[in-house]
Amino acid sequence: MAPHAITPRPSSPTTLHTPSQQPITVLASSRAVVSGRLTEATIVISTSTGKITSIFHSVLPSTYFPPGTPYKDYSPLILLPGLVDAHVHLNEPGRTEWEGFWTGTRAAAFGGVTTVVDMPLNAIPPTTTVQGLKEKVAAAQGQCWVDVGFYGGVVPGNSGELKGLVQEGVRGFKGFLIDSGVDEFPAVSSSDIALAMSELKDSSTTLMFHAEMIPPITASVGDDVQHSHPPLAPSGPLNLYSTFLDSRPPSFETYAIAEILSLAHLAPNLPLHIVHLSAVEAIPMLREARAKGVNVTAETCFHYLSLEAEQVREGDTRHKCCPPIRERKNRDGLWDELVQDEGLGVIQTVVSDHSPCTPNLKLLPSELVGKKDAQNEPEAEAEKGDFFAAWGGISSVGLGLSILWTEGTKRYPGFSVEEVVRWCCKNTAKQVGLERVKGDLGVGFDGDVVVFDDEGNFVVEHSTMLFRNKCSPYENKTLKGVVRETWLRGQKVFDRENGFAEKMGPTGGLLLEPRKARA
Ligand SMILES: NC(=O)NC(NC(N)=O)C(=O)[O-]
Ligand SMILES: [Zn+2]
Ligand SMILES: [Zn+2]
Repeated sequence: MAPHAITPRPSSPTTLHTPSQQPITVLASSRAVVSGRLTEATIVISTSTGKITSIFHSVLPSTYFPPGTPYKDYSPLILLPGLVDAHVHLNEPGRTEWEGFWTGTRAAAFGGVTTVVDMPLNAIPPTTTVQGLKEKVAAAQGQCWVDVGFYGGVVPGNSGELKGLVQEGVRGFKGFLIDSGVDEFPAVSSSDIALAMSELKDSSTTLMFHAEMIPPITASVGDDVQHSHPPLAPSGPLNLYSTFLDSRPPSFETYAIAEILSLAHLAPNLPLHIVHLSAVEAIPMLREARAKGVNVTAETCFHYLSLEAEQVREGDTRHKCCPPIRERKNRDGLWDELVQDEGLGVIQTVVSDHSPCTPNLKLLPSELVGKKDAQNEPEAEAEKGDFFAAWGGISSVGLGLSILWTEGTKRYPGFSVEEVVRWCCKNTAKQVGLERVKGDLGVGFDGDVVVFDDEGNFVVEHSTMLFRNKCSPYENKTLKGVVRETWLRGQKVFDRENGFAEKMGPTGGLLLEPRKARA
């Protein structure tokens, strides 16, 4: 059977023999996810441009290509597009001891993530001004093992910076409707949101929200409603996860989302996005809004799909994040929404929300601290295991592919890696305006390829957590699915056997080309 070439347009046939002056590298397998479908494939990447130049729907022999062409048939391992993790906190400059570009992007490459998009807070300065973005970019230069994009922040008083940030190439914006945890990134009010929407209404960008908000009924003082405790305050022992969970109920999320949706008419063409959706209670209102034509999507995170409140041990603050990990039933509901056909669901993307800190800020009790971390034990004995005092954020960049594969295959017989590609590659790329270059194996796309062993297993331990601080709720868990190799724009940057391409050094690019006009 003649090999069938996939070309961008049927009218432009792919030349089967790439001219020898164009250096190429060839990756083939009996299983590859191409244009969202599992198929046999031979992928040809130009090593000068880093782009995929042709794809054949069969495994061609090496003899098909000019002598000396680098070629490998990986069958039966699966070739996937590199993951695009659209929610990562790389806290450099300013809090590099929490996470930096070098360590964060190596952890990403280890797990098949070839693009990360950096959140606008936790570095100092935050990315709320063009100057702040410039400092981020300067700090990132020469340090990135995968490609890195940047979000801008929406905070009170910075509406005059937003268009400038769009021009400088931010992939989108995030604002908080509740305290962010860091002083330099205050929450916005409804009028700040309205201002941001009117500034950005015609820009090619995405406006995203940390959608938790204290409903006014519980915030008001002196009304008829009796409240046993003020919002966010603990109503029980501080080291019980249930106390923390009770302090951030689903109504915080539904209230915030209702507020955002009530303002959506101010920017009808601007894509809106809810980051790290946890509460299933918010799904119906988002569904209804979408049915009415509101351009809103949501993401959820690996942790909401794999961890559950009932299992969090006393004092195990590694599980603290905001919004919180909820009960098993909630987790099941998120999966139900996610697996809807053809991306019809409200939740279209899954991201890490990798938001680390130094282990001392997690206030982990000594019995939960690994021996190797003993030197990082917190000084404040009394605060150990306090879910309210501990930093909120979960470390998992680079573990997501294996987490979803482990969970998905446990839940659904016949669970396909195509689904993971939809949520973590194609749709995340679209969310940040990279759908023409990232998130798919196709002609003209960047040659970002993951060699995935879907049968392998590994234990999450110090040697497999490459982020800076080895403190994660996944520690000691066994995950199914191992990334054997990660390729970035036609070059192998990571290999599970031999490690990183240290001689070549970091080749990640900074994705600062402004987003193209919306279709
Ligand atoms: N300051 C933070 O990093 N916050 C993050 N923390 C979480 N998710 O617990 C977030 O994205 O909101
Ligand atoms: Zn957030
Ligand atoms: Zn975050």
